[in-house]
Amino acid sequence: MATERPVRLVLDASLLLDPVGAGAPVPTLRPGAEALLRRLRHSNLGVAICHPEEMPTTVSGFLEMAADLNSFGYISLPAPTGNHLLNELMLEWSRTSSCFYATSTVDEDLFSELQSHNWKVIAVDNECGTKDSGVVNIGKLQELLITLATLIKKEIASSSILMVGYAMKPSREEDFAKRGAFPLYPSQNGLIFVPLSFELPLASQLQEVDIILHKMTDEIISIDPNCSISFPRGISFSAGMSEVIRFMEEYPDFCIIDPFKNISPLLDRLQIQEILVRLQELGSEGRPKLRAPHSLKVINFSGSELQKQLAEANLSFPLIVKPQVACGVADAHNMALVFQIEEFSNLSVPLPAILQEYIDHGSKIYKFYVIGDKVFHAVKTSMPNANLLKSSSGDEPLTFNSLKTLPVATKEQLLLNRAQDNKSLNIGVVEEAAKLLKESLGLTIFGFDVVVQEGSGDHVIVDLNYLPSFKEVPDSEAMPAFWDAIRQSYESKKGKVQT
Ligand SMILES: Nc1ncnc2c1ncn2[C@@H]1O[C@H](COP(=O)(O)OP(=O)(O)OP(=O)(O)O)[C@@H](O)[C@H]1O
Ligand SMILES: O=P(O)(O)O[C@H]1[C@H](O)[C@@H](O)[C@H](OP(=O)(O)O)[C@@H](OP(=O)(O)O)[C@H]1O
Ligand SMILES: [Mg+2]
Ligand SMILES: [Mg+2]
Repeated sequence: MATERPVRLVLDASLLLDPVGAGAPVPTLRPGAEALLRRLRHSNLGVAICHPEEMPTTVSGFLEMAADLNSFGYISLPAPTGNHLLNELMLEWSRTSSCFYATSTVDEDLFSELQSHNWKVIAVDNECGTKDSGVVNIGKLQELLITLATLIKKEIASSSILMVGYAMKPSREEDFAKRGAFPLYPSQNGLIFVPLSFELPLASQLQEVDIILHKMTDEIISIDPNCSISFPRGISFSAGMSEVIRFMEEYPDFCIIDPFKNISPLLDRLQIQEILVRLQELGSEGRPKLRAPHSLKVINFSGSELQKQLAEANLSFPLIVKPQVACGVADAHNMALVFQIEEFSNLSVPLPAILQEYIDHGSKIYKFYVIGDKVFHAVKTSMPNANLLKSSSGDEPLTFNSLKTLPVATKEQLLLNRAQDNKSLNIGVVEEAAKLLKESLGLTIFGFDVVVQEGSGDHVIVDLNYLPSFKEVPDSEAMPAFWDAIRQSYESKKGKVQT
C-alpha cells in the first residue's frame, strides 16, 4: 500500500546548529535537533545533512559525525554551489524520490532551483516565505515531523493512508522506534507515525492526525492511594495528557488506542483480580483449570487482623505482596515474598497492597501478548519455587523490584526443574482466555503473564498489562500485527460512528 517512491529529506545545517554557539570552538545542536535526528533515524526516510562547502572543518566534522551517528542512511552532502546548481545526487533523487529540503536559512534562488526539480521546501523559523512562493513555513523545529508527515500523506494522495499521533515516555518511544514500529514513511498497511508534542498546541496537531496511540500511564504524575482508581478519579496526569483527555471528552468519536476508561482497570491490581476471577468459568473437563491467584487486599500489615483475613481468604504462606497500584508510579513494582506473619512488620511494599498466593511454577513464565486479533507468547525464566527462595532469605521477607531485581532462578535451579516432570502449557486454554479478555477489556493491545502451577497444572494468570513492549516477539511478526491492530481498531471505530 505504501508509495512506490521513497522519500528523501535533506536537512540544512542551519536547521541543526545552535546559532547561540556559532563561532564557539565546539559547535552544538540547537534545542530539539537531537530528538529530531533520533526520530528521523528510525523514520524509514532517506535522510541527509547538507552544509555549505566553505564551512570551518570543526563544524563540517561535527555535522558529519551527527550524520554518522544516525547512520540510518544518512549522507553528508556538500551545499549547492554558488550558482545554485543542485548537486548530482540531489538531481538524481528528484528523478526517483519524493524530496523535501528543510532549512532555517532563506535563499530564494536556491528555493526556486529546488522547486523547479520538484523538491518541497520547508523553512523553519523565518519569515521569508510569501504565500505564493510554495515554501512551507513553520515556526518551530518541533513542528517539522508533523509537517513532513502531512506533506507525505498529501504526496501519496491515497485516502487509505492514516496518520497515527503517539504519546509515551521517551525511553518507550525509543524502544518501539528502534524496532521500526513508528515509520514516517508509511508502514506496509499505510500508517504514518508522528510523535504528539506537548510543547505545541494539541488541537492543530490533532487536525492532521487520524488516530491517537498512547501509554497513558507514562504521563501519570501521581495516584491517590486512598481513592479507588476509576478513571479519571484518583489519577493526576501531566498537563499534556490532561489536554488529550479533554480533547477526547469533546470529540468522543475520535479514534484513540485505547480509551482511557478501558485502560484504567489495569492500573489497579484489585480490579485486575476481579477481571481474572470472571475468567474462571473457562475450565472444562480434561483441560487444565485457568484461574486467578487467590488474593486479598489489605490497607495495612497489622498482624492480628491479618491472620484472620488470610484464613477467610483461603490464603496460606508463602505470599507474594504487590502494591495495589499496578503501574505508572515509581514504586508500583516494589514487591515482597513473605514466608510467615512476623515478616509483615515493617514490610516496605506500598499500601494498599494485594497479597497473592505464591504459585510454585518451576521458574517458567509464559508472557502472552494480544495485539489486535493475534495472540503471541514467549517463555521466560521466572522466580524459582518458594522452598529455594526461603533458604536464601533467612527469616526476612524477600523484597525486590519486579522490573529491576526480580529473583529469577539460577542455572542450577533451572536444571533441577528440567529434571522434574513439569506440567506443560495448554496454549488453547490460554488463547481462549485471551479472546475473552480482549472482549471484556475492550483493548487493542495488552499482555498477561501465565504460570503453570506445579502439581495441579492450574494455569494461573498473575499479571495483566496495558500496551506492553512485547519485545520477546520477533519484530517481523510483532510489527505487522501491531500496525494491523491499529488500522483495524480505526476501521471498526469508524464503522461504528457511521452506523
Ligand atoms: N502469584 C504469583 N506466584 C508466583 N510467582 C509470581 C506471582 N505473581 C508474580 N510472580 C512472579 O513475579 C513476577 C513479577 O510479578 P508481576 O508480573 O505481577 O509484576 P509487574 O511488576 O506487574 O510486572 P510487569 O513488568 O510484567 O508489569 C512475575 O513475572 C512472576 O515471575
Ligand atoms: O516492557 P514490559 O516487559 O512489557 O513491561 C512493562 C510493564 O508492563 C509496565 O507495567 C511498566 O510500566 P510502568 O513504568 O508504567 O510501571 C513498564 O516499565 P518501563 O517503564 O520500565 O518500560 C514495562 O516494564
Ligand atoms: Mg508481569
Ligand atoms: Mg504488571
